[in-house]
Amino acid sequence: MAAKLIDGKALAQQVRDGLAAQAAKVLAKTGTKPGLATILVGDDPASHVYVKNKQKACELAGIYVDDHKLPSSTTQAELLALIDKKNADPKIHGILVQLPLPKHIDSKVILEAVSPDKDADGFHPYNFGRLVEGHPVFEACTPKGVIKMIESTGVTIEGKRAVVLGRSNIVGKPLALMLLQRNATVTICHSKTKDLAAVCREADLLLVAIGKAKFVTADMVREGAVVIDVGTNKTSDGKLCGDVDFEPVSQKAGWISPVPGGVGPMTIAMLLDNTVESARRMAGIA
Ligand SMILES: NC(=O)C1=CN([C@@H]2O[C@H](COP(=O)(O)OP(=O)(O)OC[C@H]3O[C@@H](n4cnc5c(N)ncnc54)[C@H](OP(=O)(O)O)[C@@H]3O)[C@@H](O)[C@H]2O)C=CC1
Ligand SMILES: Nc1nc(=O)c2c([nH]1)NC[C@@H]1CN(c3ccc(C(=O)N[C@@H](CCC(=O)O)C(=O)O)cc3)C=[N+]21
Repeated sequence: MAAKLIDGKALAQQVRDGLAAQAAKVLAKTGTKPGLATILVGDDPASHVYVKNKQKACELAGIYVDDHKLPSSTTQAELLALIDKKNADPKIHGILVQLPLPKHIDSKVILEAVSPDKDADGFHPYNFGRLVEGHPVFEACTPKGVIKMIESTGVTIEGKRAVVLGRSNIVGKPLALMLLQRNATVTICHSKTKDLAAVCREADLLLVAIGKAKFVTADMVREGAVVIDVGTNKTSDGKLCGDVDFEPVSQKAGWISPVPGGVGPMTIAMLLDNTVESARRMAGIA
């Protein structure tokens, strides 16, 4: 039986429509739109595309974008000075520092410099800690989007076996914590995991974020499982491809998300969601 498709693009559109209404409320109450500062250092072409997509989505939802494109020669001190300015700017409710940063800049120092109150990416250790102890404020956008995608299927998370492939601080680890918070039984796999295929076959929910094209094959998937593909890999012919071997796996899974058109658009929608949420908090809108 062919799996049902989790259409991240359509779901993201729904989320963004709802946010436009919320953003309008903020504007009506405070006289200013929710504001997102976007900071991009260097000339990585993929990063420029991502940031442009984020900015376009913001504008459509009625979010003010404060755009900063800095040369790759920018020093860490200069970047920190800009972040301090945005931390203090009342028109700004969210700050996005696009990753990766140039090698001479320590991204840990930079992410910690962003005010936890404006951390729309959810990358600050304070916000990570809030997630660990079960009272999240800003949740990281990609895992938050994955949770919304699971919820959109109507499959309950509570009591299910969830297997997360990948343990990065921006995807795998926070995603595992969000699933745990929702009472799934969670296993986290990584490059040292033994019998990975057997662990994956146990999964009712299989969430894949490793960055290896078509790594997850049909023999690793339980019949009827929900499979969400976070991976974005470039194939030799320049196409975008996920970590899941889509065609064969979709014959076995119950639900599956595509790449492109899956987690990517939801990540952007969640950045907007966090920005609007932050503006509402600061404006005292319930
Ligand atoms: N669509 C979106 O919005 C986003 C997509 N992405 C994509 O998601 C993917 C993962 O990103 P990110 O989390 O940043 O990646 P990282 O490279 O930071 O982490 C990859 C993780 O996968 C694990 N891993 C690598 N190879 C294997 C293997 N053969 N078997 C089991 N585990 C393995 C690594 O294990 P170990 O820790 O042992 O090294 C590591 O934990 C990438 O393709 C990235 O482009 C990321 C962010 C947002
Ligand atoms: N501070 C920071 N926050 C991030 O959230 C962040 C980051 N840095 N650095 C890079 C990763 C990657 N990422 C993506 C966002 C959207 C798509 C996306 O919308 N992709 C489209 C396709 C786009 C295309 O065609 O290239 C899709 O999957 O349909 C992909 C990847 C956010 N990231």
